Amino acid sequence: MRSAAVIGTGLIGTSVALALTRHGVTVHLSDTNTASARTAAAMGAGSFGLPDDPVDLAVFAVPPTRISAEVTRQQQSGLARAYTDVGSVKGRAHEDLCVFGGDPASYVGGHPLAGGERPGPLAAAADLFQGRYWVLTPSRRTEQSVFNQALELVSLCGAVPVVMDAAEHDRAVALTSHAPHLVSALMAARLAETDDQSVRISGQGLRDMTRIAGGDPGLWSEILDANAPAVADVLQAYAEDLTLAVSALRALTDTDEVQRKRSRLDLEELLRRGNTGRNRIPQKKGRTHTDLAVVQVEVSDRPGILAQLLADVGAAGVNVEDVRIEHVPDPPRGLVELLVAQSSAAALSRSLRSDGWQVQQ
Ligand SMILES: NC(=O)c1ccc[n+]([C@@H]2O[C@H](COP(=O)([O-])OP(=O)(O)OC[C@H]3O[C@@H](n4cnc5c(N)ncnc54)[C@H](O)[C@@H]3O)[C@@H](O)[C@H]2O)c1
Ligand SMILES: O=C(O)C(=O)C[C@]1(C(=O)O)C=C[C@@H](O)C=C1
Repeated sequence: MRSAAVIGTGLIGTSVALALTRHGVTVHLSDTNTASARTAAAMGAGSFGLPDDPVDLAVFAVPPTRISAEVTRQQQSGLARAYTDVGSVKGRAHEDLCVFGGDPASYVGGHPLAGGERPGPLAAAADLFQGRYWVLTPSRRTEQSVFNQALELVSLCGAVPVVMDAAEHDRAVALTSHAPHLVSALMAARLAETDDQSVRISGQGLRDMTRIAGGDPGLWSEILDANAPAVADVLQAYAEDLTLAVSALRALTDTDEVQRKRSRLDLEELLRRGNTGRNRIPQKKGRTHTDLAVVQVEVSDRPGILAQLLADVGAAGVNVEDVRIEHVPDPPRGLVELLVAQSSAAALSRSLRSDGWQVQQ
């Protein structure tokens, strides 16, 4: 791929553009909000404005309900030889393209499974998609050369391509992304009117559960709108489990010992199913939790301490899959959780201890 156009230079569009320019692709940037496209250009993501001659690939990173109309409009003006998008819902984009009179042969749907809760170009990063899955949803009418361009885009962004049917994709993300987002928002919404004292003592668990609730309500209401039936099905299933949990909790105060025991077992069973589901979530490139172990290190609250710790981990020859940091206020210190392969956890603990680190069991 030599040239590309990115339409919509927010978080995702600018991240795509940055990744492409790093690989020497000439990128042209466009956004209805010209300040956004100019910011992306200033960040080194490409040049401001659309080109006169057709580019190899046009990538649409606009809100889901605008994708088909924009693709159709640019297909009609001959912007590119191939067209793709990054929208979070795929069925609607395919259907609407036909309704708007677009060309399905030069279009293939796409969805990178990476992002963040902060919108706009300033939150973008060239490595946002590194090692992440990127779903492509070619239709029967998508031309092979168009599909190949999209595959090259995924590869230049360092992502891992997964080919899926659009409807199958939408059902999957309803379960793994859209319904969880809504539930995270519901949980956070409970805090809106709670007294300050209660909210102040929130722990890391609540922060983990509600990070995505910070997402843009405008974008997320569009995503939910575009995938409403599939998301409603998942919420219905949650509702059944919630009903069970509520009645089990109420019955725990029952005077009947047998009833109380049964409720405890019901709750335990729900929590166990949670463990099982959680263990199925791949951590990185298909790895599951059970392949990884956590090495917990207590660090003091002083500048440069993390860099020092990671340098010692590197010197021990261990690859860190993920890092989580929990701040403990009194006395101020941090608990750093290093996620590493099961097979290297014991050796890493030994090595860090001998370097003088406080490694917890
Ligand atoms: N945020 C995420 O985590 C995430 C992850 C994967 C995919 N996506 C998808 O990526 C797309 C973009 O999301 P984002 O997070 O980058 O949002 P964003 O708000 O950061 O950026 C969207 C940009 O599109 C521009 N825009 C809106 N309508 C336009 C139009 N008609 N023509 C040109 N530009 C237009 C806006 O001005 C904005 O700059 C969405 O379809 C979203 O579903 C988002
Ligand atoms: O990490 C986040 O903040 C995200 O919400 C990213 C996330 C997701 O649910 O995984 C959100 C929506 C996108 O369509 C793809 C990725």
